[in-house]
Amino acid sequence: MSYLKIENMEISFNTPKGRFVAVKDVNLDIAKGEIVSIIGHSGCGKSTILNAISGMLYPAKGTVTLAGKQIKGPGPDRGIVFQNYSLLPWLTVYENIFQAVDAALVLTSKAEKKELVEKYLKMVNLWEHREKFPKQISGGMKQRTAIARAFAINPDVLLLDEPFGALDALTKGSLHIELLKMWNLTQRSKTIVMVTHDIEEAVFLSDRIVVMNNGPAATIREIEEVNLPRPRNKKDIVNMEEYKIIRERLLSLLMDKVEIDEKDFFKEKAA
Ligand SMILES: Nc1ncnc2c1ncn2[C@@H]1O[C@H](COP(=O)(O)OP(=O)(O)OP(=O)(O)O)[C@@H](O)[C@H]1O
Repeated sequence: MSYLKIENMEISFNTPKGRFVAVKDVNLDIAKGEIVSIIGHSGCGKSTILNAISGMLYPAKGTVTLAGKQIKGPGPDRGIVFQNYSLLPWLTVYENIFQAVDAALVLTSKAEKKELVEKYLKMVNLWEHREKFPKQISGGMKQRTAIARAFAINPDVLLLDEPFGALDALTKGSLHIELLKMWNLTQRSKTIVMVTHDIEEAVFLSDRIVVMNNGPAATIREIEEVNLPRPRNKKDIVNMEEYKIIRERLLSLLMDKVEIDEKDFFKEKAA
């Protein structure tokens, strides 16, 4: 354990109404090579935690350390993939990946960089589409490009902020498989932290799932271990008892809020 460690972290923002504490008392210990999802209601601070790991946000209290070193800003040891693809529109699919590899891997030769780009483009089935610009490809293909780019620069930690959120279920399913394939090819050495709203996605991909409670001053409510065997096959795992138990548990943790809203609704109606 203790590869990526968040200790007593608090993050707050200055707002016109004063200081707003988004997350508080966050403690999380992630092992190297682990896949951890963060799940919770909208606005509970999932992206805030991810941004603190990426180094784009700095905690007001507490620390985030990676391999024993405190994170003080962004670095090439951490790659991030957002929901909105973040591809450069004036570059082709190939160039989007090459440019990132070129900037990140300064000591690698040009021929090796080209090899890397080719390898990852083929892995996500985009080699045939390498000359296209982002506006000429589908959402799923854009996200494939973004994920291939993140892996190609070979970061130790991959941060995924709702990477599949905008995709249809079938495209999402194939991207899950591609993500796990790339993770397997690195001998499962890459640590992946993913923010998602999708319970099934979290269970299928993760070793552990961090459930947040609601903000302000949100914190970790519970951490679920996912003891499903790998490699995972969606068709098989949905029938496993362990899968059903975790899914039910997550549903009940996340649906509390809806039940309270319902009670309020009936109370208001009766009054
Ligand atoms: N720069 C900022 N200034 C002020 N408040 C912020 C800022 N960034 C985030 N917040 C607030 O912090 C809280 C947590 O935001 P965050 O984006 O981390 O939530 P989230 O769980 O990722 O939400 P979602 O699931 O909707 O993407 C929210 O109440 C949000 O409004």
